Amino acid sequence: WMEVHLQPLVCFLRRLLDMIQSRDTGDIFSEPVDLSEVPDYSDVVTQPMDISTMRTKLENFQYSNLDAFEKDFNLMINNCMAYNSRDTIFYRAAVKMRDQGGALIRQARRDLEANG
Ligand SMILES: CCOC(=O)c1ccc2c(c1)NC(=O)[C@@H](C)N2
Repeated sequence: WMEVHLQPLVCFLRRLLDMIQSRDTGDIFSEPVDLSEVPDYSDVVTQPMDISTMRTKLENFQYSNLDAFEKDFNLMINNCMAYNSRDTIFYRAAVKMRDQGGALIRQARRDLEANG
């Protein structure tokens, strides 16, 4: 039952995540932060999130609506802005992704409203 009813949402979110990923030109959000490369990351970030994890969650029907998807997107952005200081490439990439990805999510919500 869930697969049938959530499959359209899965397709919709898959396309949205593809568009969000295309904005990650530095490819810094695509995979989990490597904790062996960034040993103190877990001191600051208690719930890591990245695009590949969001993709796995959506394929496993773990997002029942756009709000749940947006919650993980915001977690990913906020983690980056918490760990990296303002004058870093990472922080500035998070600001850009917050703005550009946020606009894509806002348009997606309008599309869902229109299509029901
Ligand atoms: C090979 C080492 O990679 C990194 O240090 C690194 C690689 C990717 C990262 C990151 C760090 N920090 C971040 O906040 C998230 C957004 N992305």
